[in-house]
Amino acid sequence: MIAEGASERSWTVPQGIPVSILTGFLGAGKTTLLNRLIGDPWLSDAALIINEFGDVGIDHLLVESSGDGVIELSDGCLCCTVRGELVDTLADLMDRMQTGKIRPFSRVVIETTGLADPVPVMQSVIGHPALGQSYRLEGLVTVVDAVNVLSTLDAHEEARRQVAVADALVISKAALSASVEPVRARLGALNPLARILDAEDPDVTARGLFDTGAYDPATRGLDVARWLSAGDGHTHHHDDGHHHHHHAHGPSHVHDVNRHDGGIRASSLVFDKAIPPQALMMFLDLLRSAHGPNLLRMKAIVKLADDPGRPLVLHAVQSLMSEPVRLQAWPEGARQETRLVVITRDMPEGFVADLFAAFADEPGIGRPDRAALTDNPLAIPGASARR
Ligand SMILES: Nc1nc2c(ncn2[C@@H]2O[C@H](COP(=O)(O)OP(=O)(O)OP(=O)(O)O)[C@@H](O)[C@H]2O)c(=O)[nH]1
Repeated sequence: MIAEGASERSWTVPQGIPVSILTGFLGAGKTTLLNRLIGDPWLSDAALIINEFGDVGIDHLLVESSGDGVIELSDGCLCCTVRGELVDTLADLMDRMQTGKIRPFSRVVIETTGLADPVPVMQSVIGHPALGQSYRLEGLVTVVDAVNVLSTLDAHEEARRQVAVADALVISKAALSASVEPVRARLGALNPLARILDAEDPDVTARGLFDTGAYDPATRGLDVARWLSAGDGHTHHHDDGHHHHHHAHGPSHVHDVNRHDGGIRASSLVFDKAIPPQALMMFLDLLRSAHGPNLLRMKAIVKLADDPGRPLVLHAVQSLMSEPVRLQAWPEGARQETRLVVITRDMPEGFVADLFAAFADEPGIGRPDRAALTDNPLAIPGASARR
């Protein structure tokens, strides 16, 4: 027997404003792709929601938005506390549009953090009783980095889920990889339904990626349907605690989030004083040479002492360090201070902040000084006998 109303409910055409999700592991190239797409008139009235791991936002400074439509969610990862924040943000956006406080938007694009399990993000849209009326999920795009994706998929469940749920898989950095064929084969095995595209292909457009029609979990294979129907999409469990560390010396604010399996930790810091270029280079060399494989991601905007008005943007993704870019000026609305986010695996808490403070010439109490670090680059701060 069919319960009254059940058939009507499941067969209504989804209404509401489309919400697209752009995901992909740490450093895969999400922001780069978004920057390319954002100039497309088709996205001119889209609202962007950007989530970052760690509470020092950088991405919103680096997305070349045309208007006022970028909202940043930070302080955590989307799979955990920010899920509530995302629901609130979507509800608030709708409310502000309906009351005429913001110009109407025709679509929402959410860029997730690289560590996000996409399932709870999707559930925020399609599983939510009220939001499900206002929004619909449409266009789930996952960026995969041709250089690192195979090892990333081996190591991280979140990355496998990002691939499995996608409508489209966009391969970045193909030119840096010897062959993309093994990558395509692996992606095809994990998600036979998704289109596989090249990030540099000029035919890859915003409309082509996001205008896919409503997402239908029923056509996505058993795993995806099961994940989405589960109340809690988490693959991992951890406490919800935030660990704030305020240091009297050195970085003015430090925040560690350590809520993922495998000892993954985000350290972020904001530092007001301009840094001598030489000190920055030494810091980077040491961070990379001593801890390369455990350095999953670093991004920074740095105030350099030689010309504090022209910040330097740094990116590293695992062993791949991009050519630093010197901006002509600080991004509009940005405070003129160094912001650094580093995501590491199996590194002691406070390590990056201590190292940075040592090189930025702000040795704190009980911190190793610069000489101690350069004398023995492998010494772990705090573990050395030197005081
Ligand atoms: N050569 C090349 N570099 C790329 C490509 N896509 C991204 N990059 C570089 O890879 C680094 C990371 O790119 P982002 O776009 O910031 O990556 P993301 O996925 O937004 O990073 P998170 O938000 O930290 O997870 C940057 O240095 C980019 O310039 C590409 O297709 N080719």
